[in-house]
Amino acid sequence: MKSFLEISHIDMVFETPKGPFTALKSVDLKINKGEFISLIGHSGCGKSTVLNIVAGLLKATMGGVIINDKEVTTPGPERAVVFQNHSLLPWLTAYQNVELAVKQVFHKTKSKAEIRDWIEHNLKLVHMDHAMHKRPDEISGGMKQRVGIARALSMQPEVLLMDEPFGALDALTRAHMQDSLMEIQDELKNTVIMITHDVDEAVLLSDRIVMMTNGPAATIGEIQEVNLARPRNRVALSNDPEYNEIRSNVLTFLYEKQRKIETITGKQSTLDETEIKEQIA
Ligand SMILES: Nc1ncnc2c1ncn2[C@@H]1O[C@H](COP(=O)(O)OP(=O)(O)OP(=O)(O)O)[C@@H](O)[C@H]1O
Repeated sequence: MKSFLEISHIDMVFETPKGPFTALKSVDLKINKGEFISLIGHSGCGKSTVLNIVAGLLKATMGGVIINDKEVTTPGPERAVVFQNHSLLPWLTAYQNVELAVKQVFHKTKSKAEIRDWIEHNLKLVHMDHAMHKRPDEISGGMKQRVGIARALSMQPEVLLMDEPFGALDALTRAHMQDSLMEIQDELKNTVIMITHDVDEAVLLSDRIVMMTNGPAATIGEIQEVNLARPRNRVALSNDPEYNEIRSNVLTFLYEKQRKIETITGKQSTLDETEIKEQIA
């Protein structure tokens, strides 16, 4: 069967003052429509580079990306990107930030009333309808990130690309956002590629976890299927043997097979080897 999104034989070589640097080598991945894929790997392995190539923000040195039989050559509204730090315009309200995106995509096909309803619908999806007339400096980090997601979803993208979307949030807000994202995904069935450094987040949200080897010349090391039933509940899953086995497989890949004693937050590890082994066990 033909896949919806195909990352095909991608190599990425950056020209640097010290000479060419091969960041990615032979990255191949086929993604089905509606699939939720997490990309995980140690800091600097090339996750953002892969995402930026799919977004059309970077051009691969070799190979390419095909979505719905069309090669990606430039960015486009059918591939919305959500970054770690919200990129809202500070002088516009939440509503107006979403409006900009909606008008860009739907100015020819939706009436003024339809545009208003659509903006409100998307802000409601992320539970931000109560604060839609506030500006970014009047709302919390989690709320800003919600608006960023609403803005991305409002473009009705075929593919949602997320680069550590919850990385800057505290643990509780992050858990709320993950639950919201699962609800939204259940309703909209978007195809999602999300970069994360958080193994639990990857297992909770994904259909497949794509694990990358360390660079240079990083590639896909292993792919872990996550066939846990949906809707998923984080509390129930913590005692689920299948959940724990998947989690352990990913940790083993990161800390034993791709050995590099750093936390997956990119900082020097605060765990010693015994603690890492305990996490894996
Ligand atoms: N424009 C560039 N020029 C030169 N080297 C680059 C460029 N962009 C990325 N790199 C290098 O390519 C490698 C992959 O970078 P990338 O940002 O994709 O990694 P990452 O896995 O997303 O990292 P992190 O998890 O820390 O965000 C790194 O070694 C990085 O230094």
